[in-house]
Amino acid sequence: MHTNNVAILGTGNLGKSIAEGLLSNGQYKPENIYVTRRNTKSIQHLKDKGLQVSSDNTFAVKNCRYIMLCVQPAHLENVLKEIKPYLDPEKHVLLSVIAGISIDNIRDIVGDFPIVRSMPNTAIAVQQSMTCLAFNAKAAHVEADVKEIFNCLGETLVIEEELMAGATVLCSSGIAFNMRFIRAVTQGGIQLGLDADDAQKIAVQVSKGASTLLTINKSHPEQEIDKVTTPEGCTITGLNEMEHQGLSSAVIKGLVGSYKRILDLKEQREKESM
Ligand SMILES: NC(=O)C1=CN([C@@H]2O[C@H](COP(=O)(O)OP(=O)(O)OC[C@H]3O[C@@H](n4cnc5c(N)ncnc54)[C@H](OP(=O)(O)O)[C@@H]3O)[C@@H](O)[C@H]2O)C=CC1
Ligand SMILES: O=C(O)[C@@H]1CCC=N1
Repeated sequence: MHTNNVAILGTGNLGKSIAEGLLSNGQYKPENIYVTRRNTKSIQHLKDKGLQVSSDNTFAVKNCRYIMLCVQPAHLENVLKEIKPYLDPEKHVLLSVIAGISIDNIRDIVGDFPIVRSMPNTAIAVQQSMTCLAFNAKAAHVEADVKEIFNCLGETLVIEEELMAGATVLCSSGIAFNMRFIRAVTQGGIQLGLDADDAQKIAVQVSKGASTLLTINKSHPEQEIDKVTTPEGCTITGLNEMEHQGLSSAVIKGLVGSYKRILDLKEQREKESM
């Protein structure tokens, strides 16, 4: 076995994004990435690129060190039970991206094992993920190696596991929230007379510019806003109107709603398994 081979068990939306990210940044050769799902037809393009494509999770586990669990929560138990006989805590590291499933939930099925919870987003496909990571004690020795994998795919932040639900909302759902803001700006731009492609091009580049200003200047958003808002000008007029309509409040309420949904789903799953 290549010491660092990666298995992606459940190559759907996120799993595919991770595979594409690992492949295109060159840190992995295609043959060192094992991807699985039951119906492999829709990941045929990954086979064409040289990845090891299979519907056999145990084959992937036998050949890899890092086992990424990328299935929906409802499928996790079956997958873990299937691969358990082939798992060796001296050889393997389990990395779960599954929202609302704790390290303890996984340990309850596989026993004491190096387990990492990782919360990336679909921008991992283009090496621009924000990935939050939490390690159990058994995985402490792989922290540097795991961070290195994800650092090549964007930014990483190690957090306490109890913050993972909040991090899921900000990191992972956050891509969708940002997309909707960009879409809304595009729609507004069309109403102001720009054609759809031009409006989207402007909206995307402005978002990138705003993020880059905060990253490079290490500034607070309000400092950057003050540089744009000419007294009595159009920016403050638009900004205040957005706030009168509840922009910040809507975003915060959306984040809290999303967070509560993670906790509700977790509670529901726990009740069902009792
Ligand atoms: N999408 C996102 O942006 C993010 C998702 N997550 C988490 O990632 C996980 C996956 O999400 P997402 O990619 O959106 O979901 P998808 O449904 O797109 O992907 C899950 C995949 O798992 C496969 N699968 C199901 N059962 C098995 C099995 N027994 N063996 C192997 N593969 C199996 C399914 O394919 P098939 O039916 O062919 O087997 C499916 O393609 C979820 O737990 C979610 O919480 C976390 C952060 C972000
Ligand atoms: O919406 C969801 O439940 C999953 C987890 C985070 C992103 N997608």
